[in-house]
Amino acid sequence: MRTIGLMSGTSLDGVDAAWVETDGDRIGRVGPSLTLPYEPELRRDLRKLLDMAGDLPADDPFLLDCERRVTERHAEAVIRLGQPAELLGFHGQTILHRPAAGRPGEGRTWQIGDAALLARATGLRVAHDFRSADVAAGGQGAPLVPIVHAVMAADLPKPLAILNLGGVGNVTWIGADHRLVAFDTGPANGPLDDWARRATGADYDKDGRLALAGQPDGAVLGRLLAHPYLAAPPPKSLDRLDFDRALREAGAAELSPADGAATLVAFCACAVAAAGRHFPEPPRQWLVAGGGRRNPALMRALASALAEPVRPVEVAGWDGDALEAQAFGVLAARVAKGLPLTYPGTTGTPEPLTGGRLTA
Ligand SMILES: Nc1ncnc2c1ncn2[C@@H]1O[C@H](COP(=O)(O)OP(=O)(O)OP(=O)(O)O)[C@@H](O)[C@H]1O
Ligand SMILES: CC(=O)N[C@H]1[C@@H]2OC[C@@H](O2)[C@@H](O)[C@@H]1O[C@H](C)C(=O)O
Repeated sequence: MRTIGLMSGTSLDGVDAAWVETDGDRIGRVGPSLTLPYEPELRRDLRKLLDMAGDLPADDPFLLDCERRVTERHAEAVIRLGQPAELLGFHGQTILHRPAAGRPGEGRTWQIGDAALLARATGLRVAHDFRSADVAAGGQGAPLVPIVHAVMAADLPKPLAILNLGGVGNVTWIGADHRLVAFDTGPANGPLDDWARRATGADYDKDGRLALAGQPDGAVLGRLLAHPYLAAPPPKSLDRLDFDRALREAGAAELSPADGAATLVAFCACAVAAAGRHFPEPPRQWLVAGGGRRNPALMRALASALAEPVRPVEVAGWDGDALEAQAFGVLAARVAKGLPLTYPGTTGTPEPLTGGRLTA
């Protein structure tokens, strides 16, 4: 199946689109990919929406307007990519994520995006709504990419850890017997981007310059590292804003711009190290995907926090910017074929679980 995967992550930077040929179990060819940045107004409105989402009715006009604009950007990304395909994998923009572990029917996860509109605008069938069946069954609803990591890493030496540093961090550990253990590690670029925006007005701390000019504050870092999320065993997943209160209470706001950025970088790296303590065995190496691998301050902090080698996924021949979008192409094929998306080791569902929906 020729698919185009579409991912707009928690950092709200835009839409990644990637072409993949796949049967859902294997990847044939990977093709071109692109990132279409959200325009600053949409990014601002989505950031506002994250703060409002908990109290918003589904027919709120501001919400619907954001949803339409998000969908239009996705259609534009598909059209710009200009590759022949049969199926789109449309993740949508997460605005709220509150799973209720082990309590079927109680959790909530919300990705905005109008699949029918995207199907009309592109003339293609769309797989969408990847997370709700898992949350409805009492799973975490995230992360979903681990099964695709496993497909991609079939020939790599194990145990292996694949770390994605987006707005939130998530990791997939793959054992020698192909066992999967996957979960969200903690905040990654999300709080760093918010910090950089307040301190410098920029969308993010480009090349980690601000963080590299500062020193982590031991007291603030110590308070953050005491957060119960880090010690809690997997399965577990996060909302983009889950640590905002902890960051305020830890006194991060009182730090200088550079020390604050350095402290957030150190926290992200130490949260990854804490994640490693939940693995059944240490990995032989960590392969890093997502925008965070472009931040030298973060990569340096990871190298000092982790005992094993840390390398960008490019060493395995993968594209760390396109990986998540490619994964949603593969997941779309899995939806179309009725293959499971989530597993006991990834989202904590009791059984491997299918999910997602298809437009007509
Ligand atoms: N050169 C760079 N220097 C520092 N940080 C960078 C650089 N390039 C990208 N980033 C960071 O990467 C982020 C984008 O990462 P990515 O696209 O992986 O996130 P996402 O897909 O939105 O998130 P998620 O994986 O949580 O869904 C930016 O917001 C920024 O913080
Ligand atoms: C609810 C939600 O959108 N979660 C995202 C987010 O961004 C990173 C991390 O938190 C991960 O759990 C997930 O995304 C990836 C694509 C996943 O599901 O594998």
